[in-house]
Amino acid sequence: MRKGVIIDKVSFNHGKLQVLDEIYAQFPSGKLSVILGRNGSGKSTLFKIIAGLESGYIGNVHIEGLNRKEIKLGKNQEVRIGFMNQFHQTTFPYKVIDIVLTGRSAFSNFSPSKKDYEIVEETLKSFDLWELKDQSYTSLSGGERQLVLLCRVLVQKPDVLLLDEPTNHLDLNYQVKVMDCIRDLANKGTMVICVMHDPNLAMMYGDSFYLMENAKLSEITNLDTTELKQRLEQTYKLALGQLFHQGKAVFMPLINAKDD
Ligand SMILES: Nc1ncnc2c1ncn2[C@@H]1O[C@H](COP(=O)(O)OP(=O)(O)OP(=O)(O)O)[C@@H](O)[C@H]1O
Repeated sequence: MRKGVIIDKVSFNHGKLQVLDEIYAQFPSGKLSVILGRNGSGKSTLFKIIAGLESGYIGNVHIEGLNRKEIKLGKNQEVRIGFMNQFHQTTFPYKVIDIVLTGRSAFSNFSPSKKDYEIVEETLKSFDLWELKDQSYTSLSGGERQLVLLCRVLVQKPDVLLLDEPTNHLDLNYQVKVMDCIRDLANKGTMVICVMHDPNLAMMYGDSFYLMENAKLSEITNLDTTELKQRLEQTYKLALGQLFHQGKAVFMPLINAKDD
C-alpha cells in the first residue's frame, strides 16, 4: 500500500533563526496537497528537506515508508522523487531539448534512447513548446523557462512530485494548463505537493491545504468558509471579500477597505 509522505516532528534552524518547529504532516498518495504561507515562512525549506537537498534537520521524514535519509539519489531509487525548485539559474546555453532530456538521465545509461526522446517530445508538445526545442535555454522568457523545467521534472515520471510555485511567471492560460496537468497526475496516483501563493487557484485544484506560519504547519482543509476567510486575513494581514465561483468560495483583497 502506498504510504505517501510523513513529516514527523521536523525542526530546522538557519543559524539562530528557527524556520521549522516540530512540524507534523501527512501527505497522502494520489492527492494534490498545497502549502500556502507568507514569503520567508519556511515553505521552500520544508520542500528541500523532503527532496533530500537539506539534511541538517531534527525529526523524521518518511517517503512511501522509507526514511528520507536512507533514500539514495540517482538510478535505482526505490521511490522516484521529482523536485522543481523555485529558482533556476542555468547560465549555460543548453538547448531546450537537452535540458528536458536530462530529466530522463536516471533511465538511460550514457545516451538517451528512442523512448526517452519520445517522452520528451510528447511532454514538450503538451505545453506547446516543441518549436522551442532547439532554442537556447538562456534565451527563453521567464515563463518559458519555468515550463521547460516543469517538463524536465514531468519526464522523470516521478512517484512523488514536489513543485515549488509551479505557476510562477506563467500567464493565465498556462497557469490553468499546468494546474490541469498536475491535477491529472494526482488523479492517476502521483503524490503531488505544491507550494503556491494564490489561495484561490490552490483551492480550485487541491485536495488538502496547509498554512506555514510562525515555523508551524497547520492543516486548513476542513475549515468552513468563515473560518478560512478569517485565517487567511490573519495570515496575509489583509481584509478579504468573498465570492462564490463554480461552487467554491474565492477570496479577494478589499482594496482601500475602510471601517465604516
Ligand atoms: N541559506 C540560508 N541561510 C540563512 N537563512 C536562510 C537561508 N535560506 C533561507 N533562509 C531564511 O529562512 C526563512 C525561510 O525561508 P524559505 O525560503 O523556506 O521561505 P519561503 O516560505 O519558501 O519563502 P518564499 O515564499 O519567499 O519563497 C527566511 O527567513 C529566509 O530568509
